[in-house]
Amino acid sequence: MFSHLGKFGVNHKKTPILHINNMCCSKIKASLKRLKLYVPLGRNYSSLPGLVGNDIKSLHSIISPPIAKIRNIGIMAHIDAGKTTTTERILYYSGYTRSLGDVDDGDTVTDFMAQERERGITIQSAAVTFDWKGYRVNLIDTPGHVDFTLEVERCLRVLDGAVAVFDASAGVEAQTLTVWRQADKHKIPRICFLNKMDKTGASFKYAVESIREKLKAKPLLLQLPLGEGKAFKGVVDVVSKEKLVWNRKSEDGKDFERKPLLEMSDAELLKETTEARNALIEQVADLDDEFADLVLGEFSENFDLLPAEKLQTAIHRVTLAQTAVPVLCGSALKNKGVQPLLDAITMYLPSPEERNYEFLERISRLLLPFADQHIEIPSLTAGNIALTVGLKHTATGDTIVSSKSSALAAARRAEREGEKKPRQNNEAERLLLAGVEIPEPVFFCTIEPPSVARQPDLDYALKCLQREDPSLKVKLDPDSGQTVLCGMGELHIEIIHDRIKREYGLETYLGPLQVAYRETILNAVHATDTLDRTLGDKRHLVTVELEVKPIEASSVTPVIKYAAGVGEDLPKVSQEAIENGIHSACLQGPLLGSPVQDVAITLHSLIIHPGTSTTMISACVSRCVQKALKKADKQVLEPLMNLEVTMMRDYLSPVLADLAQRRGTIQEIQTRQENKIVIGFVPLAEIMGYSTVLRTLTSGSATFALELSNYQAMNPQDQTTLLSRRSGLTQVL
Ligand SMILES: Nc1nc2c(ncn2[C@@H]2O[C@H](COP(=O)(O)OP(=O)(O)OP(=O)(O)O)[C@@H](O)[C@H]2O)c(=O)[nH]1
Repeated sequence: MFSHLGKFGVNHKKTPILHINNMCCSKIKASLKRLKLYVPLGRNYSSLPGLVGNDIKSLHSIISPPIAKIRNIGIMAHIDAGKTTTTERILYYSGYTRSLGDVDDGDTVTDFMAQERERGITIQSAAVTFDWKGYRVNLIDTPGHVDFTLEVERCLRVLDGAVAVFDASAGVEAQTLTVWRQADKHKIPRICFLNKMDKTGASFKYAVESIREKLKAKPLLLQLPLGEGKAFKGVVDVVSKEKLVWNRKSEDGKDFERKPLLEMSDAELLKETTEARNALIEQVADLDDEFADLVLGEFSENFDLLPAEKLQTAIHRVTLAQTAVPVLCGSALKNKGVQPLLDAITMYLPSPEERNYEFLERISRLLLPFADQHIEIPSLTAGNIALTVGLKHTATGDTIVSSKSSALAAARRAEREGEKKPRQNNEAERLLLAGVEIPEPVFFCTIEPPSVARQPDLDYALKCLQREDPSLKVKLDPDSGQTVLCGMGELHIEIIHDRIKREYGLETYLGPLQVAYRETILNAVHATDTLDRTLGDKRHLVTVELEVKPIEASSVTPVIKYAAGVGEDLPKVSQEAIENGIHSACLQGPLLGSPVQDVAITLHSLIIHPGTSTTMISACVSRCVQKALKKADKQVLEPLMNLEVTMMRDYLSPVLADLAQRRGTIQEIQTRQENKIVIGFVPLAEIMGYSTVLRTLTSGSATFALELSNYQAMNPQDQTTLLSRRSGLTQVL
């Protein structure tokens, strides 16, 4: 369908590094579906805004603003903290939309996939562009559910700043920690928005403390709430000493008053705000030398005389340096506090030129994203975010560059900066820049098409979905020939299943969901093997002797060593063949056919007859490693999950009793107002279908978050039970 659209040349000199966001077919299809009403096929996309009615502002005015006025930001948080609601309000106040969307009604702009609207959660990141007070903001709303962590990671790479949204009644929650760590890894400056201040149990103080304690971040309190819970009516701007009160009668929150705090009418509040402002000034001065000089010089006698702009500039520098995080509060649902958040985004988060992106790239077609609608643009200046389509061989996490030489230069630079893992020898791999980290899938299940004839359609659908979402893995079971899906969680696999049906029109059947175990060995073993085969008139002869032993350090791939004298004169191709053989043997352990980890393999001797092919070398080494693994004492490792369950205190006992039956270990039980929070570990195998059980146990009042902690050894009794249960299935993966 896109071939009908007009093509534009791209001035690649103006185009900065552009990370591919493979636009999913669903989004393109969804756009086209909505466009069909207005656009005859073949019409140019750049005429889109005029055609989609009054809901979307004219786009052309915002295509090329000065770079200092651009903000590329993401919104991140724990599931249900209110990212999508906050985004909706942002879009409304900026004039991007003319009505308020509601996640609970399923009509938000950014959650546009059918599955998102039905479930009220964000699965895929959506990008939108809007103006705020002369700034152009490119905003990405990212998912909060742990199953879609990769989606968050791939967005963070292209962002210059982020807003972390918190539920003010819960403070820092499990997934907040994960996304915060990811943002630390990508060095993203952040501001915090304590949302849901209107909710019963909301506590500004508690939420700020949890940022300090759990995230180990230094909160800069730029606002104080005016009331909490039902009494929440606005915020105090600590920097300018003004109060912002929303008009109760205003249905959409557009109408609010900003008034200076006065001694006469707000004595107590003014005192509290002055103290907070002085503390803020001292805090910023501690972190920023330039500001410290200013404060200690001109304003040491009276901080009240320090102009708000000077403090704001210093807060901007501190935010950019990531030595502290500005904190704001509000209630997106009740339409309070979102406009000041927008001001803070433009004021404190950096423009692209304040961040160091130096790479150049070239592509042939660019689209500006507006959630599920796109406008084709001829060029793009540095620092913008756009989409590109029609790239057949790229996948999420790739980087597009303008030429091989610039890729090599970039790779060298990345290497110097230590951002790249040890580089491989092959040229293609040398061209890669630091990619996104793809988490290992913990669940798998078989998937079957409705008939054998539809298998190619299923393969095609899975190939497309995988390019978009590399955390989805697809394998072929060597024994049954069935296709196996490996994903991050039950929900992840369920959504993939659903998307195959809706977007590719294929009704597929999933086998039972199974846990992705790993295996290791408990003692060192020796093995030798010889492969002697004549193919045509060529003799292939290899003899190998090696030792496999367990290692303490956790290592997913086997550590390969050569005994003295072995491997010294080995040609590179033979060495690669040996290592390939070892790796392939370790993919299928002897107990369950699961990957083998935490092992070291030492090659003691190797005799290769001249003319032996590398395939035969690999085959012999692989067989010898498998022989050794079979001889060793073996151990199953199972995925252990971090679990956090939040419930009303009355339900604590049944939840604990249930967790005990699931081999759970409780680390801590916290009290938060009327709620109890149970923190602990539980094996993944025991937690399947937990949401349904928890709902029944707590009358639907509890929530929980799960995250992979590590792989741990199963105790002998559980291991025996598992092996006997799976005895018919030991060769599945
Ligand atoms: N009381 C209250 N509820 C809110 C507020 N903001 C959002 N909610 C509600 O919280 C729930 C989750 O809101 P979302 O905006 O979907 O949260 P999210 O963080 O985007 O969730 P995911 O996309 O699933 O990660 C919805 O029921 C909202 O109506 C708020 O300020 N106050």
